[in-house]
Amino acid sequence: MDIVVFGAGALGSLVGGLLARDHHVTLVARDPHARRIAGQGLQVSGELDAHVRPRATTAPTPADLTCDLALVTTKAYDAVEAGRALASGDPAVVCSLSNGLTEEALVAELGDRVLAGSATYGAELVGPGEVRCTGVGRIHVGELGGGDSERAERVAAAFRESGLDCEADPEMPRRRWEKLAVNAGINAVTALARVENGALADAPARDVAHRAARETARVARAEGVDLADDDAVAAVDTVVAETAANRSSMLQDVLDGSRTEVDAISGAVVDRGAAHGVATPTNRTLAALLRAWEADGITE
Ligand SMILES: NC(=O)C1=CN([C@@H]2O[C@H](COP(=O)(O)OP(=O)(O)OC[C@H]3O[C@@H](n4cnc5c(N)ncnc54)[C@H](O)[C@@H]3O)[C@@H](O)[C@H]2O)C=CC1
Ligand SMILES: CC(C)(CO)C(=O)C(=O)O
Repeated sequence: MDIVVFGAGALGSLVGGLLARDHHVTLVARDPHARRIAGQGLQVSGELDAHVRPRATTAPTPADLTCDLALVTTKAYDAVEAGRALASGDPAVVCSLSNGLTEEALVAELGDRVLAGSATYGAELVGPGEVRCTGVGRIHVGELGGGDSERAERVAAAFRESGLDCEADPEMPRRRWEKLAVNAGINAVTALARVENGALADAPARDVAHRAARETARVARAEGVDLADDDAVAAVDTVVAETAANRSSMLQDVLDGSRTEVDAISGAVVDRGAAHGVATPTNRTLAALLRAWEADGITE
């Protein structure tokens, strides 16, 4: 497959690097990462090991963005820009692996070419040209509105060909909300407490994460998605166990002094809850604390 990874930071470099073993991959990244990959290739280290030579560019042309599959792996707040850039080319299928409910921003630019996706792999950029896999998770792809999908099956098969754990999921609406519950619990709490995901196996941090996940499930049900409180809590516990040594992407942001995805995660639960009259006090508190940190914690 001809695959573009738009926004190759930690997750995009890991997934794109692994796909580059079997597919023709172009990473759209920023310098100095892109320059190093173009010159010396990309090293995947940690739980997985590979040295690959995908194409890397900071300024893709429309021809570069004309491909069988475009994966969006930017931060949620860059999804609109990613959608606009991709629409200047002609990707046959576009799939977001970003956290938060980012697909809507892509649909505005790319219409029904957009598939929903979610990833629980853990990834950290070590430095230019090197990404560390900190947790082997799973990727799901599927239609935004749910249902069986030949194109999602094709994408999943291409991922599996490169050794990635990936399945097409006919129940993507539920999975997207389950992932939002996982992120509302794990990302916000680990970022504020400055702990690895595994620390949420114990009370009291675990209880805060569970409350945030339960609230997310309530909002999901108000949106017509069948996600039980217990399933959202179980999903948090499973990801905590599977990615115990991982520093969540939001914790990495806070440690780097970078903007977080608070608006797309805890903030999105609060906003959608408010629209349906569902109370979300835990997510509201987590969002307020994250925004308080952002007000003077962002240094880059
Ligand atoms: N890192 C992880 O372990 C996981 C991350 N995620 C989610 O995946 C998404 C990406 O996360 P990370 O990879 O950690 O973030 P990251 O910040 O390392 O990567 C995003 C990259 O996109 C690049 N980018 C944005 N706009 C661009 C543009 N116009 N041109 C070129 N490059 C552009 C940025 O420079 C950055 O390097 C987030 O939504 C995150 O929540 C999901 C699962 C695990
Ligand atoms: C799955 C999890 C929680 C892995 O850390 C993640 O999505 C993230 O860090 O953003």
